[in-house]
Amino acid sequence: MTTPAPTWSFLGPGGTFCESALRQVAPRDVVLDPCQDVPTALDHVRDRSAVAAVVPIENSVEGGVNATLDNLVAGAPLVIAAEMAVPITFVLAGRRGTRLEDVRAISTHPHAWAQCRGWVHQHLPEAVYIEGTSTSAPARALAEADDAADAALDYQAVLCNPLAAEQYHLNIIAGGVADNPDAVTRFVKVCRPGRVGEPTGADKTTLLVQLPHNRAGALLDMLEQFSVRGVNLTRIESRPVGDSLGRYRFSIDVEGHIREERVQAAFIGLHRTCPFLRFLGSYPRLDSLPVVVPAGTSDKDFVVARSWVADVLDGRTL
Ligand SMILES: O=C(O)C(=O)Cc1ccccc1
Repeated sequence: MTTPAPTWSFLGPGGTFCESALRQVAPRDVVLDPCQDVPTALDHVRDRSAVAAVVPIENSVEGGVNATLDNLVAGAPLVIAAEMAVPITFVLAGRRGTRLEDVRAISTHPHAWAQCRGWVHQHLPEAVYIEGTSTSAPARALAEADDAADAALDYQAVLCNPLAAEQYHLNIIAGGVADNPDAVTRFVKVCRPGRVGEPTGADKTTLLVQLPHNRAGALLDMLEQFSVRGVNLTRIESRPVGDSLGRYRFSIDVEGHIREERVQAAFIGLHRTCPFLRFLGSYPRLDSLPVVVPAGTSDKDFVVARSWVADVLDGRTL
């Protein structure tokens, strides 16, 4: 009996940067499940119609992707199983015959707009922005608009992945569009939680934590849970809890794996002292750089220290 090909959801339609990220890690026979937004892609993993979702989480220009960070707090827990980086450059594309000077409005994903604003300001200072659900959704709509419907579309060009322009047979009006040519977006593969795998020595762990309300030093106390155990943070972002002003959760990436003692000790400390804690996965970091473990915080140091305590308890040590 052959096992059915796995279904992976992602921010669609075809031709998004999300799809480029998915292609880096998905099996060749993957069944694609393009979704209209990030919450839907994640819900398809929760309701088991997909085994994994690939969604953007962090952008080198715009920072965290709120649609992803906020969804991972709500609903049934999911965990990150892998991270991928996609270098992002855009093309300005339109229907055949559209020239730069014809463009009065441009549609794309808000993160794409944020990365091209400067270019548009310089080359099309009068052009207005129409928000799109992804970079390829407006590209597909533009391609599908027939001449009669064309008038109904309120934009003449899109900023999209060169792959989307090709897929939807759009003409490239300008290539290599980006305010920062080195911009990179980090995408993650998200799955339902299962038994946590083994560390590779070059891992990252993502978590969400909420601080005790209205307590002086609460942020410092939370950060100390990491610093005293030699756990390095690579990202920390605050997101409003939503129920009242002034309440925040922190979305954090740290170096290391939850199977490592010093990371576990930090989690135990957070669990003891914070009202909300969610583990969002330990996974190999994309640069494969081995984590530097400060002296006194290796697994061996913890084991030796624990056996010393056991000796004390048994009366073997003075
Ligand atoms: O819309 C896309 O193509 C996405 O994958 C989301 C996105 C948009 C802009 C920059 C990076 C990712």
